Amino acid sequence: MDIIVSASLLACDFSNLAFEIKRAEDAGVDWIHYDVMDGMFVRNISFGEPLLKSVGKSITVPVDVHLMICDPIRYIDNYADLGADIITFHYEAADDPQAVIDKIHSRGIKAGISIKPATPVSAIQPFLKSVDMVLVMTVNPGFGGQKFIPDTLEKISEVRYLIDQTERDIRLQVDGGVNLETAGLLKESGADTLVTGTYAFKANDMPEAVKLLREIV
Ligand SMILES: O=C(CO)[C@@H](O)[C@H](O)COP(=O)(O)O
Repeated sequence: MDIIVSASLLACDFSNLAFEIKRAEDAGVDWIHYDVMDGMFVRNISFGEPLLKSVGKSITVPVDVHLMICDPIRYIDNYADLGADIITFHYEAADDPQAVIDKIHSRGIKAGISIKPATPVSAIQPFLKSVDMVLVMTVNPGFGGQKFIPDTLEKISEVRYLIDQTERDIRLQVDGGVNLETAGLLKESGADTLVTGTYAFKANDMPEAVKLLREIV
């Protein structure tokens, strides 16, 4: 599978969002990663629907929505209406993960399921028959700019193995602390979709940073 680089807006300059989106797209990212945090599932509150409604118009690449919120099923229609191309929710936040996947698919959108670093891979195994992406968090969700947790590499390899067993087209996304030091290891462990926030947006030369990230994987 081709490598996808998804730029997390959490690390960009919020005072000039449309410009930041264009900057990321011009730098060659494949997707824009939109991190929704509710202050409940994670401690932080980021942004939600009104912001996507206004900046969504500026996004020309696929929109990769990452819901770090409780009871995600309540918000699927809203993000579908706002043009999300893929919606990822947390296994830990859903009473009935299969119902969330089905709801996302009912809107003609790709569905991702995510696990925190402490959640065993076995938890998501039953959903591999229907999801389009698995997101293994490589930091504890809630904040950008954290240090990558090396123990998650084993988890990524486990997910890779299970995905390969299904023979389905499922992307393996990783998110948190992705940079030139970690990207090679992540790819070796089986990741094919890299979310990058701090590394890309805070780089002096974003196109060069994205290029180097691709080269290393
Ligand atoms: O979902 C999250 C954090 O919860 C991420 O998307 C981070 O925002 C990635 O940021 P960096 O670690 O690349 O700064």
